[in-house]
Amino acid sequence: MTETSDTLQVEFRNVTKLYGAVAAVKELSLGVRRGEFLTILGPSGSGKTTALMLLAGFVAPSSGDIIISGKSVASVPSYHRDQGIVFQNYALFPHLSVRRNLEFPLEMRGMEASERATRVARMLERVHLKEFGDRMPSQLSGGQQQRVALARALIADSPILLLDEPLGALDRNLREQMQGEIKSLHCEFSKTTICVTHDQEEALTLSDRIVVMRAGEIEQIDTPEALYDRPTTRFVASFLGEANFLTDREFKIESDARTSDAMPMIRPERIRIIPPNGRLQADNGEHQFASGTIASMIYAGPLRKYEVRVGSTVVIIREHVAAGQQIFRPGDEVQLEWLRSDIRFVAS
Ligand SMILES: Nc1ncnc2c1ncn2[C@@H]1O[C@H](COP(=O)(O)OP(=O)(O)OP(=O)(O)O)[C@@H](O)[C@H]1O
Repeated sequence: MTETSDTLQVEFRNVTKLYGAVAAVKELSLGVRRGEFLTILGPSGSGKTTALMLLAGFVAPSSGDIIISGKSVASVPSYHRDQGIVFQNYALFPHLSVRRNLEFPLEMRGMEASERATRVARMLERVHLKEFGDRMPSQLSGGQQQRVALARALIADSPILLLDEPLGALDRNLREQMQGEIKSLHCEFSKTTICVTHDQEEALTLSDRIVVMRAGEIEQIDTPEALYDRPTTRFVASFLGEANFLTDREFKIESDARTSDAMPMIRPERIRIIPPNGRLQADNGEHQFASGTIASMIYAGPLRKYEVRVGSTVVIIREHVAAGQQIFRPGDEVQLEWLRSDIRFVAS
């Protein structure tokens, strides 16, 4: 699809935000498609929050422009940008009941009481909080508060939803459950959603596309599958999932696809461990091999993680636990085998 102002709901055009000498965001150019779920992912200090705050209108760009629905919003204050916002710490009004929290944005728009009541009742039902309308936020669990925050952002029916670490305050199980909930709300309401997180699993699960940021700039932007399978830089390969970099000292990986500064990389689940007397695939050029010694084995429910020493390199391997599978112990001599086509070359 070609990107035009018709298909793009949000555009950053060469946006820079300086704090003194620090460029929190540098020459950022990015288009977000209508209805898309786009996640900005990156380590602490990479400029994710600044990008979202620029979009929300809470901070102003030092240079460049931000276009929403085809119009520059440079001079539009945050309260006039038609966006629903959900923060990590929920930001519910503590002195208002759940029902009043949801009514608030509708009241601001001048909607009359009976229509407000109908919409709030419908939304409470949708987020499974029908019985909680009269409770105060402090009487709800973290997950319930976050559902109210999502409901409040959705009820105003703004075309754009901004999520700032929306699940950061929740424990692991609840986070997974809420990821499902956000996904289904996104399918149902089709809001253009821009989400900031440093949680790679959340980004992979929720997003149509992910922007990986590094030091205020975009390192790579792509679908979750493409980013994981074809990272273009060492930074992206190690930030999103685990990566083995195969140094020339221990591994001779040649390929036509290799440029001078490229580093061969393989994901841990693409390597197979074979006992010394086990059968390797015939060497028809499709497979590559290395000999090593098991350094450690960690059992983690459905997966087993091995560290295998090959010369001075430690190779990480993840195997799905299966019935009848051979288990290797530290000190075991093993062979490693992988498909040549599973090697990726990334810029170092
Ligand atoms: N108000 C501010 N004043 C000065 N420097 C700031 C301000 N806000 C952000 N910065 C700096 O800008 C850079 C980017 O910060 P930002 O908060 O956008 O990063 P982030 O990727 O969201 O990090 P985190 O995951 O820790 O929230 C950092 O170096 C930060 O110290």
